[in-house]
Amino acid sequence: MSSIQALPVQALLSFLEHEPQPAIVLDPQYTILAANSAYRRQFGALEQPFLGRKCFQVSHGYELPCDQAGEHCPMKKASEARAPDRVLHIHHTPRGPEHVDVELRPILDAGQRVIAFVERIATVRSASARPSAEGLVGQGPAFTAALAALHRVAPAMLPVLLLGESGTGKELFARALHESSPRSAGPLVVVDCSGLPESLFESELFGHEKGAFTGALHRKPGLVETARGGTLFLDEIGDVPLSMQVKLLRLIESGSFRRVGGLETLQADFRLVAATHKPLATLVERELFRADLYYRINAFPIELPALRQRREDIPLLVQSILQRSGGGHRWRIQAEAMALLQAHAWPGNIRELRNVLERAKLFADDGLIRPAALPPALLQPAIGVRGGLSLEAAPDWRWPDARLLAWARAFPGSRAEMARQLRVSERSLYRRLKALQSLP
Ligand SMILES: Nc1ncnc2c1ncn2[C@@H]1O[C@H](COP(=O)(O)OP(=O)(O)OP(=O)(O)O)[C@@H](O)[C@H]1O
Repeated sequence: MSSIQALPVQALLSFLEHEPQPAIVLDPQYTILAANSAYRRQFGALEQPFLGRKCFQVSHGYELPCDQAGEHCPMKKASEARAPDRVLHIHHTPRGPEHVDVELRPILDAGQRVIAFVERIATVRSASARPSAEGLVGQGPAFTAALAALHRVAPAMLPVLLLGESGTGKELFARALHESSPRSAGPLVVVDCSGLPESLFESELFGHEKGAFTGALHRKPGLVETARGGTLFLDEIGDVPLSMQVKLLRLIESGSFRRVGGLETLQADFRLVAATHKPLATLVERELFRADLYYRINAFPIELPALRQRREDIPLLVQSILQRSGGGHRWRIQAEAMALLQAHAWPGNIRELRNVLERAKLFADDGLIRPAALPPALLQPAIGVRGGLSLEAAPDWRWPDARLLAWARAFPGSRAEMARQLRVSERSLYRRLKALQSLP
């Protein structure tokens, strides 16, 4: 019989008890059978006992297993493959939501049937799922997918390419990647490639010897040398001139370089992280970016979502940004103003959001940010194409309430026209809007 009775749960627990990492034992029906003390310390709450409850209820507050609630469930994969599986999840803890790395190992009986699972949970410290005064914040699916990729690649030496529009947090991601890597005790050296003129590129990157050129009064180490033992972050790598790309390629391929005016070959020791908002593959096709360099740096690309692709994170980002620049104040924001922020298309992404909030604070004398404190562009309907940028997709009945309400308020036409655009009856639209208007 393939049953948990066959497994000495107590023996397993005593094995897990001394592990520093939180761990639980689950049966194949998702029931939590045991938890070690690290788990009880980190995730336990007196008023919410978890033994005998389902893991998806305790960790996520779901009534269904994660894969039926639109998330990846490691149990299904681990039992099919009879091998461990790992996922990044948001865990509900007594402190609030937290990003955790969950590893599930199946336990097999003599007949190779899965009779239980051991789940180990590691808190992911590189991002916060709650408002935070520093670092990366986010908890929507698009953000979590990028974070999961970061978490996978951080322990390796593989070069990482961060792709995303301006202001999506590429530099913050590079920092988080460095800090979660084994090189975190070393330096993170940021090179803004777009700000480096061609004439300076080589000497800034590789350094120079005394007398290498007019004005080179001393030997100067370059950024590659400064990054020894750490991470070299080449921001806007798509802006590196073709003549310099070949030098970068040589550095990456050989792992060595020479200072300008020097004869000695020096060994480099850095992990490469590059970023760009440009479509590198297109630049390669147009022969503006070397294909060989592209393949070198593109070993592990991570797409950072634009803010309009992660609107569900806007309230969390807003609260975090207000905390960051609080200056001792506790800023609050009216629900209607928040709805307008969620409806905007944010071509400048999080940087633009930060600037809008900085401006809004100047108009919020009593500490409460109201719609009137937002720039006029946010108060207008964000429909159609403005300045060549597609600012807003077609309205969608499945939008969250706040977004739909903001859209409806800004809609210039009649209610019948609004219903037509949403492809619902006027009656349904009226009912939903009526319910929403009475919201606080
Ligand atoms: N997930 C995030 N959580 C909190 N703050 C963020 C997040 N992503 C970005 N920011 C903030 O948004 C601003 C822009 O981020 P950053 O400079 O990293 O973007 P970028 O993509 O490197 O921009 P650019 O391409 O223009 O250099 C910064 O103030 C940063 O702190």
